[in-house]
Amino acid sequence: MKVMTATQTPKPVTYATVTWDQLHRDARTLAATLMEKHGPFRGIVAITRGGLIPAAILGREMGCRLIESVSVISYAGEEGTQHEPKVVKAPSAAGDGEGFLIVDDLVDSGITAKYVREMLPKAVFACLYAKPDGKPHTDHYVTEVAQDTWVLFPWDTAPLFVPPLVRNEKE
Ligand SMILES: O=P(O)(O)OC[C@H]1O[C@H](OP(=O)(O)OP(=O)(O)O)[C@H](O)[C@@H]1O
Ligand SMILES: Nc1nc2[nH]cnc2c(=O)[nH]1
Ligand SMILES: [Mg+2]
Repeated sequence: MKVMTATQTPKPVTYATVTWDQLHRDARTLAATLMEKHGPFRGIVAITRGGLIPAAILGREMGCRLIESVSVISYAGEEGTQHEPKVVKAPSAAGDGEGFLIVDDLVDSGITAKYVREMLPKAVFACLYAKPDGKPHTDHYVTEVAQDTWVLFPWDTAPLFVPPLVRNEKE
């Protein structure tokens, strides 16, 4: 018999599309807040893969060139199907997190953030978007998103041809 180990979380009912421009603006806003509140960081730990591009933008804005990564797999297959997190690459260069900033694109349930924070207890955690369940697990975020909304990042989408309204009316 096949055993289901995944936790079925309720499927999001709406989508929020984030463009490259918006993501870049939000990352710069986050960088300004982090510079004001924390001063320089020794390094950044990007949670792959979603945290990689935000980490690159933050590193550029904050003049930080030491970028470490941690790879945690907690979602698989369909949207909303979550498994026990599995570390496939540890953030060895970051020690206990002292002087480091952990960066992700978003916190949803907060499971990934909680897991990584336990690995790097002295680090500051920041992300661009936060859903209510994930908010307690991040020190900083830019925009709150409803729990039932699925965020579509620029790397999740592509521009498509949309037929003009008049063509639909004729049919
Ligand atoms: O708060 P949580 O419920 O744990 O969800 C948030 C995590 O989920 C997404 O990553 P995902 O595991 O889909 O992998 P990816 O970054 O490689 O796309 C996102 O980039 C966060 O890392
Ligand atoms: N792209 C994307 N990945 C996620 N992982 C957990 N929540 C989300 C979300 O809203 N959007
Ligand atoms: Mg991720």
